[in-house]
Amino acid sequence: MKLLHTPEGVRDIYNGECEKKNKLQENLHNTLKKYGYHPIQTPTFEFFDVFNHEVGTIPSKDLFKFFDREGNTLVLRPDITPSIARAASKYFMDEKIPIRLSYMGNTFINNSSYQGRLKESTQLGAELIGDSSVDADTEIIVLVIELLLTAGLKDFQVSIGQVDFFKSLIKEANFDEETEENLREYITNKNIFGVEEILSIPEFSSELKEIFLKMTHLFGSIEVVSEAKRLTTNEGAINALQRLEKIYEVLSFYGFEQYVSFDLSMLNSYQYYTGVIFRAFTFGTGDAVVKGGRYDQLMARFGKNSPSIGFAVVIDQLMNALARQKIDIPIEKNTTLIVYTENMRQNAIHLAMNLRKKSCNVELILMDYNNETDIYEDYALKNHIQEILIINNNKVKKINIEEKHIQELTMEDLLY
Ligand SMILES: N[C@@H](Cc1c[nH]c[nH+]1)C(=O)O
Repeated sequence: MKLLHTPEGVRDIYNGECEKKNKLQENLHNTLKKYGYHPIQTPTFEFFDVFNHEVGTIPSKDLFKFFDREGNTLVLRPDITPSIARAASKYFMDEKIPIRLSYMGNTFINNSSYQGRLKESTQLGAELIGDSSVDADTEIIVLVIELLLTAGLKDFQVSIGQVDFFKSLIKEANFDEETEENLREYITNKNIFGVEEILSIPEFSSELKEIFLKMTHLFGSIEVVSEAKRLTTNEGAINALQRLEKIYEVLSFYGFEQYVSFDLSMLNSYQYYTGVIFRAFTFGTGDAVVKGGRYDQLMARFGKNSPSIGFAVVIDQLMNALARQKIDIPIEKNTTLIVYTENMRQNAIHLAMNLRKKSCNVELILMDYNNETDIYEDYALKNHIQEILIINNNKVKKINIEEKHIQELTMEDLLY
């Protein structure tokens, strides 16, 4: 019995769901192509160092680790961005023009099973490497919106935060690492009492106190960015906020500003982020369907000093959301199922090859006399097959599945 089961956190995807997933990925990939992103594939596993603590992706205990024959520690990638950073540093070291890369692949995180989370998930993403401009930030956010629209979503929000805003304030406050971590956690959980407790030191400036306390409320329209600007004189924080205003302005040139909101309390993400970060949310799934941000120092770890930004669409979350919102992923139904008797083999093969040449998909099955026609019809319905041709002694029965229409033909009608 165990033979049929998969381990906790991984699953089989088959039939219509698999066809839809493939189709969705193809559609999204085509949208990335429209923006000039070039595909890249990196290996599913890498040396441990690509994902070590300094890189700032997930903690080491959540990695799937194993050894090669030489005793090196290898890791199933939990995140594709560090792999792209490694590959881009290796292959595009002297490139002067920004590099646009797109990818699709599975990531593996050994999270605790009780959360019911998947340990293997599919991501489709893009990285814009070697461009520190507002234009790059905006293009990446625009791409996220384009992809969600391509998927068929109508109700979604891209929530934008700014790592530099919090970091600049923390620097001014001069907290030790532990206090910073606690404050980060309290703000993320909107635990105002925790924040108050940390700020209860008398020598703390009232301006800093006020902004940290208000941070849990600083999310919503572009107004929250102006509000935050009024609350601080910290130069780094103001620069970070001005960057968000600029992005908002450029977004309006695309006509996409209605899809975004701002969240200055968005703090719990990968450590490699340095500037704007974002997540996209929609109904039907609690987790983000897209995550991403700017990482200006990550590439330097691999030897290429290139400010960069990117995102990943979590395909499985997006599929969940689409299913819950009853948004279909249309798949082409141009497959014909040919069921033939043994004495009609040559004709059936001939017909199948002719149809395939004309770009039809043909599934060829030798008839089993134990099966009634409706067994083939049920199978066709389940597998998005458009029509069945039952070839029996020169007589052909053509069944259109959707219209439930039956036509009697001869072999000559079909072959010539
Ligand atoms: N790799 C990040 C998303 C991302 C891509 N580029 C930048 N960030 C993640 O898995 O969350």
